[in-house]
Parts: sequence; structure tokens; C-alpha cells
Amino acid sequence: MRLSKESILIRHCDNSAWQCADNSIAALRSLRLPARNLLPAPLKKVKLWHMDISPEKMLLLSFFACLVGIAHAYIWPSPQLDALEAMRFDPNPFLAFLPSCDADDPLSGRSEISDWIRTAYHDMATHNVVHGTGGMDASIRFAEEQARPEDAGDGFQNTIGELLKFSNRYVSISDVLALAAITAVERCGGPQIAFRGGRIDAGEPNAPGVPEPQQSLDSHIASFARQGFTQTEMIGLVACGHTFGGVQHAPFPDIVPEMNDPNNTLSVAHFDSTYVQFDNNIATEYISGTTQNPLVVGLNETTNSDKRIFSSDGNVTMHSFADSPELFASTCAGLFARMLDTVPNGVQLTEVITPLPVKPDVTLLRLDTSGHKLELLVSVRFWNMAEDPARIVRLLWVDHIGGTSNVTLSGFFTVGQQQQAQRYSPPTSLSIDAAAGITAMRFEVNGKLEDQGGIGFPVQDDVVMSALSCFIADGPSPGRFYIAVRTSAKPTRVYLEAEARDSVDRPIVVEIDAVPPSEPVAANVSYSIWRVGLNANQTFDLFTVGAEFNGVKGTRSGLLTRFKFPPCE
Ligand code: HEM
Repeated sequence: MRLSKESILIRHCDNSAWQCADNSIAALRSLRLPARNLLPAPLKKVKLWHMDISPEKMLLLSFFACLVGIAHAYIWPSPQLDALEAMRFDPNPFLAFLPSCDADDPLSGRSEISDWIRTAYHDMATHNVVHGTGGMDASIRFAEEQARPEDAGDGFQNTIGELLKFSNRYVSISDVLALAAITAVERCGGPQIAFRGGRIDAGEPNAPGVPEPQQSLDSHIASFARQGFTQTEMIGLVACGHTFGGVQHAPFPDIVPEMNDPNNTLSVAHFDSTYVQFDNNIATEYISGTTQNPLVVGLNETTNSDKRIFSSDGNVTMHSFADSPELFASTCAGLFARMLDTVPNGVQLTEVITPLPVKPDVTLLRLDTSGHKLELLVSVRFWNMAEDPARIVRLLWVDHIGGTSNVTLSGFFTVGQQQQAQRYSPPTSLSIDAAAGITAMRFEVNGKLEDQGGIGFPVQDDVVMSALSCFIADGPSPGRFYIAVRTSAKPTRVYLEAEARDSVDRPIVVEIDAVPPSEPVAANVSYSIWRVGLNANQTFDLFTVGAEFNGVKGTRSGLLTRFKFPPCE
């Protein structure tokens, strides 16, 4: 196996073998290999990614796995997909942060999760399907957009203020906004919604384009058409969104009067009677004539936009929603997904993020202070696996000289969103002979091998952090950092990739070069130590290790925090 410069287009294997053939044809074509015996089928580019295995092997594995019906989410590791998958499924600060479905302050009448859903819609609604501009790109974070009458209210500012910090180089601000809306719907009684990553954050505000309540039905139909939705889909999307929240007096005094209600201090007129829950009451109450929706029964007919929209097809769509909560839920799942996947031209979303059945997590791989041992902090998560104290899980790892070592894993506990998952890890970090190193991991579960269909879980130990690194808590410098470079590897550059933000808050990476040792490295030493050259006031918390080989750059570690190292003396 060697580092491949090829990029393979692989499409997630759904359920059918022909779909898989589709994927494999795409991959074959990308490799310029003949695909004579396969039926041609429409191809869709989904994701470009680089693997640490030869593309030919990857292709064959993908194809045969698909043909025998083994659906795979993606091949580990893939830094972006790993990060998106973890944010979607693992317990993490983002999911822990999301509030409950109840009103943020039960007496305010307002609910935070509704803000997140409305924020996602307003971000998307600038899309122009003809020109391919606007869409889910987090342009709603710009004060200029928020100041427009079409974006009245403080919900956008609040949402961005709360969620922006969860974005990073792999999960854009707009990915976070999309996932927040999805999680809000799913947690509050709604259907599962497909989540893709890969949105790209705008560098400036988009052209205006969010519909407003006082506008005519014709202009709303035209507006949704510009966004890429038919009239029927418009009715659906508005009903799906307006199953949450309501209209607040402060930004819309002409629609909702001051209520002077101690149980609704912000004077919010809700769209339905269950405004913190996803259900079809928005439709049943509308059809039964009991609705209090301020955009249906508001005193000012001009601003009754929901009334005009819902009745625009003779109430056919709303009747169908009222008759079937299941139809409403499945329609909303599809429409929300389309809304969130509406992106500017040129943005290539990932495949739908599904949980990896077996997912290692290399928290840290570093050379110890003696220079003779590699310390590996690793765990593995098995998705949809029930608890079983009698289960025996082993980690086997392969080294550079053809040896295999193993350790029995323990300390499992239940993790995961939506389904049961089990995480196993060695009792302590593994101490690996530095000369032998590590090239790949495999797992054994009650004797059954888990190795990604034979390719194993590759580990790169050519450029790793050195345990000589240390952090400074409060100082102009974040610490002193050293990178260990395997003597057999000949990188042209080695650097830290520090997480930072650009002038418009987009996550970026700042490369900080490391310098090689000035003295020649002794022949019997496995790693040379490179020193990272920090400028004054160059601060960061999160970083990865980067290396360049003959002009090809690659990230060599998971996201590390400088606090993983001891304080500097
Ligand atoms: C013609 C189209 C639409 C119009 C005119 C419209 C209008 C409004 C208005 C005036 C509000 C009150 C905002 C506030 O008081 O802060 C609101 C709230 C809301 N809208 Fe829409 N909307 C439309 C479509 C949509 C769509 C398609 C979605 C989502 C799919 C959506 C989701 C929401 C949500 C969740 C709220 C509640 C916000 C909260 O309670 O904080 N809306 N909408």
C-alpha cells in the first residue's frame, strides 16, 4: 500500500447492486480503467477524497462489498467524514449544547429550536436556482443580511452566536446550521432527516430573496420557484417549518399585538397549539378551522401569507397532511433535506452521513520523550451493538517490519445517538517500539475480524507529535511544539496546522513551519525531532500535524488540543 494521489469518486452503496455498479463505474472512469462488462448508468459525483491505499484496491473492495450487499458508509480514515459523522452520531459538545424542545424560558412563549429552523430557511431562501447563487452558505451571519426587513427579528443573531463556535475546518458554519436544524426537528418529535456535509461558507452577504408575509401569493410562488421548489412543495415546506414557533410582537407589531400575558412575556402568537413539537397540528387545526396561526387568522388580511399559501391548491395538500401524520412527516423529511442541501453552484456535498459500523478513534499518536516508543491512545466504536460483558474484543496492529501485536480491549460503555453503540479501548495508552512503528490496525470481536474488508484501518506514523511538546496557559506563546519525523520518511516540509478564523469568521488553517534538527541524525535513531517556529503572539488551541511530500500536502493527525501536552517548565 502506498499513499495515492488519485481521487476516487465513490457513491454510497444503498441497497441495490446496480447502484453499486453505478458507483464502481464512476470510480473506474475516474481511474480511466475499462468498465466493459458493466451496464452504463447515470453518474453523480458525490465526494472527492484521498486514501492511503491504492485506488485499484479501494475500487475492487467497494464494488464487491456492494455486490454482496454490504453497505459501507465510507472507508476510514477520512478527516472530513470522520468529523461530520462524529458530530452527527457521537456524544459531543455540539449535541450536548442543543437545548430541549421546551420553550427556552417557559414563560417567554419563544423556543430556541424554532429559531434554528427559521435561520436555516432564511439562509437557504436567497438561492437562485437559475444562476446557482445563494443557498445554505451561512451568509445569514452577516449583519447586512440580518438588517434587512426580510430577516426581521433577533433569532438569526442568537443562533449564529450560539452555533458558530462548533464549526471547524471539516464542518463549516453552514454545515453546523444544517445539522442544528436537523437535530432540532429530530429531537422534537420529527422524522429522521438525511444529513450531508461539505457546505462552503459565503465570504459576503447574498442578494436579498426571503419571502415576507405582506407579499402576494404570486410573488411567493415565484420566490419558491427561484429557490427551486414547486407550488406544492412551497405549501409543504411552509407547513413543515411552521409546525414550530410563532410570530413575535417585537419584530412584527402589525401582525401580533402586545399580549401583556405573564405566561407569554414576549407576546408570541404560535402557529399551532404544539409549537415546540413536530406534528401535523399545523394542518389539522387549519383544516378544522380551529387554528390560531397569526399568518392565517391575523386581523390584517394582507399579512395572512400562510392562509394564501395553504389554500392555493384548494387545500388539497393541507388536507392530505391533516389526514396522515405519517405523510406529513415523510414529506417534511424530504423537503427539509432538500432545503438544507440547496447550495450555490460548485459546492459538492458529501454522501449522506451514516454511522460507520466500526470506527476507530486515534486520540493521540506521539513519540515519547525517550524517542524509543510511540504512545498510541486509541479506542474503537461499534455501532448498533448491544452490551455484552462476555464479548472479547482485541486490537491487532501491524508494524513496518511485518510483525503483528495485539491487546485485549476493555472498559466498554454505551455511547451513540439514536442507536446503541459500544466503545472499547486498551486499559492504558499503547507503548509501541518506535523502530517497528505501526502501519495498520484490525479488530477482532469474539474471534471475528473487522478490518474494512481486508484493507485494515491504516495508521500513519511517519510524522507525529513529540511528547517533548508543552503548552503555556497564559502567555504570548501557546507553548513549545516539536514534531517527530520518521527517519525513513523524507518530507519536504513539516508544519503545524493551527485552527483559526478569517476576517469573516470562516474556519481556516494557518500553517506554522517546523525546522529540522541542525545536527545530522544518528543512523540508529528512528525519528528526528523538528522544532515548530512560532512567531510572537501566534496563538491557537486546536491543531493538527501536517507534512508535505514532493508538493503533496497531507494532515497526519486528528484534531489535537495543545492541552494534551504538559505545561512548559
Ligand atoms: C412565504 C414564506 C414564509 C413566510 C412569509 C414566513 C414568515 C414568518 C414570520 C413572519 C415569522 C415570525 C418570525 C418572528 O416572529 O421572529 C416566521 C417564523 C418562523 N418561520 Fe416562517 N415564513 C415562511 C416560510 C418558512 C419556511 C419555509 C420555514 C422552514 C422550513 C419557516 C420556518 C419558520 C419558523 C421555524 C418560525 C418560528 C421562529 C420562532 O418562533 O422563533 N418559515 N415565519
